[in-house]
Amino acid sequence: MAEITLKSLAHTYSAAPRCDADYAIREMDHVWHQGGAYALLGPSGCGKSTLLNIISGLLEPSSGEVLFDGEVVNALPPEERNIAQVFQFPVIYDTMTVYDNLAFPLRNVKTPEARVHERVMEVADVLELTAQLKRKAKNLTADEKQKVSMGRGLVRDDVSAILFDEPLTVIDPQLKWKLRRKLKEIHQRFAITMVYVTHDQLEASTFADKIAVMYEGQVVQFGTPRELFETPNHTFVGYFIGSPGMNFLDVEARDGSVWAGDTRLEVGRGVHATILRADSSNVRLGIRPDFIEVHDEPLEGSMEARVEHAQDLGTYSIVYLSLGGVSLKARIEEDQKTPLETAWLRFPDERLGVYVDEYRVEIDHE
Ligand SMILES: Nc1ncnc2c1ncn2[C@@H]1O[C@H](COP(=O)(O)OP(=O)(O)OP(=O)(O)O)[C@@H](O)[C@H]1O
Repeated sequence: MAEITLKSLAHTYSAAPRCDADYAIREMDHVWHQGGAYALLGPSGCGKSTLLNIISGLLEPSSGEVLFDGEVVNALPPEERNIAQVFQFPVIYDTMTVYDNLAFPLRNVKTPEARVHERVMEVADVLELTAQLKRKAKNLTADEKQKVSMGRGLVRDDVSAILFDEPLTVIDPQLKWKLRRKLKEIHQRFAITMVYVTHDQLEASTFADKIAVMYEGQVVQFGTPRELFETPNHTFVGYFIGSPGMNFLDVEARDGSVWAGDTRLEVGRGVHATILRADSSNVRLGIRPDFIEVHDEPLEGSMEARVEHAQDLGTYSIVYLSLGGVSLKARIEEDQKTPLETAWLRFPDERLGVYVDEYRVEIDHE
């Protein structure tokens, strides 16, 4: 078991890096605490696999340190790090039985056979592989093979951490959900640090207590699924989490008001003051579609918008709006009336975020 600390870590695949964009991992610090269930979430190419491979020792970082329980492990090869890694595609021995595949990591470290049996049976039970134990791995379905691969990661109880690199990619969608629940159950039962890489927000939030969102080689936010949803620290987190993502409006403060282009916005004094003091031309106002108030009549502090169209998604609708030419999306629950042509919008102050150079800033509450 271990706490994994990444200190001033950076990695580039380029022999002569010239700028930030040449780094797969831009300099970062991060701590994965012992026993946590974490997800590493981000789009393709943001550096997730690179980071996992650095932790497991498959890749040596260009600079910085990896520490397990405070000890620098940069020089330790993967086999001495006690890390189990489960990859996107199953890594199993086709000619061996399922039992021998699961037993392999234990026999490799000379575990007594009675203990091997105990652990194999326990892991097979959790993964519902007991009926397949005597079968040769090559005769299994893709799903079953990946379950064996996961079982090989879980079977040792002395590992510092288990790293999952998009382990459910090859799994049938119906089974995916079930396996994610299983992993969660396993995490609770064995209390091992788990880092689960995915580009799917649903997968991340059903598995993890805390999610690290990666973007362009950096962890831009590390928080609970709720924190990422309610207070995204970075515009990318706003876009990436939630469906649809957060609305962002380019804004400026002039003539005593806040404007998005030529549209005057109704916002509170704190938001206005925050935008006024922002020392940048890149200032955005963020609000989730879920938090925009949509009314079918004018109310105090509301802004008139045109309804472009609405998408009925069963229990709710997404309404596409134009607020003086600025496009917005709002979510309307099924028990609420969807305005047909004109809507009056309100942005509740406590739901607004001000983003300067893509990062959220504190709102001045005078
Ligand atoms: N062996 C390599 N040599 C050169 N560049 C690489 C290598 N592996 C990854 N990269 C580059 O490093 C960046 C990060 O890649 P990485 O595979 O870590 O991202 P990822 O988030 O895991 O993506 P995916 O979800 O597609 O696996 C990308 O720009 C990728 O092209």
